Amino acid sequence: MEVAMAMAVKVLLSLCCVGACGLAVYLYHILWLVPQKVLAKFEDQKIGGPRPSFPYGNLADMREAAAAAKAARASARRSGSGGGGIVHDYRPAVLPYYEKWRKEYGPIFTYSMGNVVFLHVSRPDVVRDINLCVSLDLGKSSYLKATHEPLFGGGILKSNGEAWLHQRKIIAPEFFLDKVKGMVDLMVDSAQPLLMSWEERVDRNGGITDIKIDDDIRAYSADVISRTCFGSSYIKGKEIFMKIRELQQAVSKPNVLAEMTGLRFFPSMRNKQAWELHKQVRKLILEIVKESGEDRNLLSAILHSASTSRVGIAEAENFIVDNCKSIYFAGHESTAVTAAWCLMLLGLHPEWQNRVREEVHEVCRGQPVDSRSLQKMKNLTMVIQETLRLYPAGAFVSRQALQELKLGGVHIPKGVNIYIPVSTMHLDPELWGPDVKEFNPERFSDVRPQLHSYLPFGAGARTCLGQGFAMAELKILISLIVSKFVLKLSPHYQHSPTLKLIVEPELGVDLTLTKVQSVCTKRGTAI
Ligand code: HEM
Repeated sequence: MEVAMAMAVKVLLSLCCVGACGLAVYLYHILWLVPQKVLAKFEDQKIGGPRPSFPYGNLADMREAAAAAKAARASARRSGSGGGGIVHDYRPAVLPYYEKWRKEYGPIFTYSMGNVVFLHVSRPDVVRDINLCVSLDLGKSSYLKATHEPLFGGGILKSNGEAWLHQRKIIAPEFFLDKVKGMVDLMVDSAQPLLMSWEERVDRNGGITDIKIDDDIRAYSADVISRTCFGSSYIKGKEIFMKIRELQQAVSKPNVLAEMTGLRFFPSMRNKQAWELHKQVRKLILEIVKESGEDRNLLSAILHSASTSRVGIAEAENFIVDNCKSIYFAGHESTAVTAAWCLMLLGLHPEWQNRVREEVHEVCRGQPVDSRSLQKMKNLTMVIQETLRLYPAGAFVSRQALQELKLGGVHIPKGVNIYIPVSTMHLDPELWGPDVKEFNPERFSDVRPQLHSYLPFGAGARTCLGQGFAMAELKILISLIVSKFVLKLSPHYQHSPTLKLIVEPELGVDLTLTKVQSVCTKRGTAI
């Protein structure tokens, strides 16, 4: 009996050993050999990059460079560099490793995070081909998909192939120009609480006040997107917005374990927080769905599509919830952050602020802003375009080769993630001229930038479908603000671009406000 037991234990141990060895070989294969094979294919094409190490690739180098950049920023803040020393190039602060590697390896190089291989591309011919490619074989990058799952699920922002095409066809018409024109009054209404509260603060403080503008601007863009998405249920929509912002914070750091292994259900503190928020947001959205009546809004278009597709209830609910969350995130965050950067730049450049104020005055002549007057605001359009060039909210246009592809003469193996650093294209002196790091909206006055040099709204088939909506929303807010207030950058302002899914001012934007007393136009001075 004892002998049999001992034999059984031996067999079991041997099986465990074989299993453990098999697992080790398998892990070594997927974590090291597979990415090495992909990197070798690029090396054959003379495309190199920093040497990865096992098992995290170049992650350690990236963390080290990011920590050094953070320390340098903190020390600059302690020495009080303030508003005067602003350099309009967020790359050294936000993406220091890419800058280092670009200098070493040129405009196209490889690197890896864990077993995920990336191709970093700022070579114009390759970027142009990515822009022109409409094939479903070029999809959205799946890197961070596991980390961001609670925020985006299978919604339009992250999906690929036929599923993405279906969603794009449903959502895109809701943002066509005629629809956007019909939303102008709604956007003007949404700006009123901000304008009234700022006026009240200026009056209360004897005609001049300092304001950290970020929360008020976020509230404006949340109000706009809530009304657009949810019509009369927009108050509940705002509650969703608060939770989505919390969710964004909860998933803003990559979950490396989940990305490398697919183990996204590990109950870590952060995961548990994200799941709980996801559950709450889902409940709120489905409550609105139940309450929604005859309203015509984005939600009703999504609902209609879900109810006419031949899918089960759970799948239809996921479709609704994931797309509401995606539009909510896409629609309010980048617009609010762009408005904050734009007002910072106008505070820094009083000559452009005056030009915009005069233009608004001339175009509107005391009448409320409408879609026709918005179209006539050329200086304001140029200022926003220049803001988006210097401070593009999306740091990358990210893609993945879902099949082997050839772009700009480069063979890209299946599975490789392609990242285009947007600000590197926007700050290329060869494409934009020697004053590339200066705020000069005039550069947009006559020439249209080339396809590959200007990417604030992304590229090609996946380009932002809310860009007309965003431009209208930005123009309305900024024209209303500058027509009422004179803005100056506050002495408290600290330049602090940081990457939290999008590039935002970490310490906010502080402005000093006074009321506009008079406006000098070509026709004379007016109040
Ligand atoms: C200044 C404001 C905005 C900026 C800078 C911006 C930027 C972007 C960028 C960079 C992308 C990715 C494009 C790509 O991968 O090629 C994107 C996608 C998207 N944006 Fe925007 N966006 C803004 C406002 C909005 C608004 C207001 C909405 C809707 C209300 C919106 C809806 C979307 C959607 C649905 C997508 C996904 C498109 C797809 O994958 O098919 N965006 N946006």
